[in-house]
Amino acid sequence: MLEEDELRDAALLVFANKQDMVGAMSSAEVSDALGLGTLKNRQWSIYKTSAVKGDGLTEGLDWLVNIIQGSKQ
Ligand SMILES: Nc1nc2c(ncn2[C@@H]2O[C@H](COP(=O)(O)OP(=O)(O)OP(=O)(O)O)[C@@H](O)[C@H]2O)c(=O)[nH]1
Repeated sequence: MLEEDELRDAALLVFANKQDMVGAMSSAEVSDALGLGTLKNRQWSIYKTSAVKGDGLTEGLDWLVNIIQGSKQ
């Protein structure tokens, strides 16, 4: 999907969700599973989140807002 022309310059924010659950994957495990280390010319980041507790969501969205604002300058 990231190969689509319209997404060529898109930043990628990954929420590694359900971190409140035992056995949740680490950021490194998620990155490996998605092959993020192989991405070239793309800004990406992983945030560990718990949607039910609200943890990490704001931080991740703040990262994305900063990226978008930076790309408009
Ligand atoms: N413990 C926990 N449960 C969550 C979290 N986020 C979502 N869930 C629960 O996971 C279930 C599936 O949520 P959906 O929003 O339907 O997500 P989905 O992508 O369709 O399904 P999943 O792949 O299971 O996440 C629901 O019961 C949610 O309440 C979380 O951060 N922690």
